[in-house]
Amino acid sequence: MSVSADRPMLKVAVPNKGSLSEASTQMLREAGYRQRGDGKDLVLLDEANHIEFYYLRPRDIAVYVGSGTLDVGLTGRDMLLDSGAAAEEVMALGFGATRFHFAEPRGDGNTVEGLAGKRIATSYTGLVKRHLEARGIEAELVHLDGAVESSIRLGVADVIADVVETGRTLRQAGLELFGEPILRSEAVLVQREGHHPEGVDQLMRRLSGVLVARNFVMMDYDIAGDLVDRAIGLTPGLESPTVSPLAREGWVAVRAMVERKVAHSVMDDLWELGARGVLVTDIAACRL
Ligand SMILES: Nc1ncnc2c1ncn2[C@@H]1O[C@H](COP(=O)(O)OP(=O)(O)OP(=O)(O)O)[C@@H](O)[C@H]1O
Ligand SMILES: O=P(O)(O)OC[C@H]1O[C@H](OP(=O)(O)OP(=O)(O)O)[C@H](O)[C@@H]1O
Ligand SMILES: [Mg+2]
Repeated sequence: MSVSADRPMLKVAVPNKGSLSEASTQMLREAGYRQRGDGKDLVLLDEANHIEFYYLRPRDIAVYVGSGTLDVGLTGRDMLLDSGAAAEEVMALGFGATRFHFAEPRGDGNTVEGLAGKRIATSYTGLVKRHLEARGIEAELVHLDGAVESSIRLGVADVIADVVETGRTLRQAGLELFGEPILRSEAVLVQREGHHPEGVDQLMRRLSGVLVARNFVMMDYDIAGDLVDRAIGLTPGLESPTVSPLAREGWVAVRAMVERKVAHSVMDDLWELGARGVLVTDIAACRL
């Protein structure tokens, strides 16, 4: 029996719809957990891993976790901060990246200071309110559920504050950003403030393993012994590369983890240096 069976079942909130939903279940699957097969299921028990998944609206997840009903949850950093719930971010999950921005009709030339007295439409009233308060700006907030980009044309607001990913929706609505981003968001794991329930560390290790497997590759190559120090300079690995002797006199084999996005340029540099048999393989899973 698994050692985890000694602790209470971990209760985890997962987005049931929207932009973060599919990527969240995908990441949990890659971390070795069971996930619902039917998009209508509300709860899924993964008995083997001693964990229970609750599929909830992403906006509500920080509220459940903050109240202590559920142990941890996956949600957006912007939603966590907007909720004002007593929950805190414990880990960034590397997907669902967006910026949260003010926007206005193209050419209006607003500044954040110039927002005083303006009507600002948003679905993230808590976030915007705190941002304005911190700058001593008094404006009127108009809370809308979605499709905020239409609110200016329809006459209920002068400015909007909304999530921007590609910027396509803004452009289509004839709007442009102004000021610095209010927030840079991505999917995060949240826990109740100051409460780190048993079992969360294991979940975090598994999720970190997925991030590493996604962002790194394993690189193997052979190189003459007198060049190995320079080669290792190109592939320092996460801790230290493995260097093993080869049957070929004076040569060694090196194995190191390399960031996926630079793998090809590192292979070019290794080749130039004299390395041969340079191989790259995916990492399926890991614990570091
Ligand atoms: N292209 C995107 N559009 C909107 N939100 C995105 C996008 N990519 C990532 N996100 C993130 O997803 C979360 C918003 O999720 P979702 O779209 O489900 O919320 P919502 O718009 O309030 O819900 P719904 O549209 O279902 O009413 C935020 O954390 C946001 O930063
Ligand atoms: O910068 P983009 O790539 O265009 O993405 C951002 C847009 O997507 C989201 O809307 P969503 O589809 O969730 O609709 P909603 O406004 O009704 O929530 C968000 O509210 C923006 O409108
Ligand atoms: Mg939406």
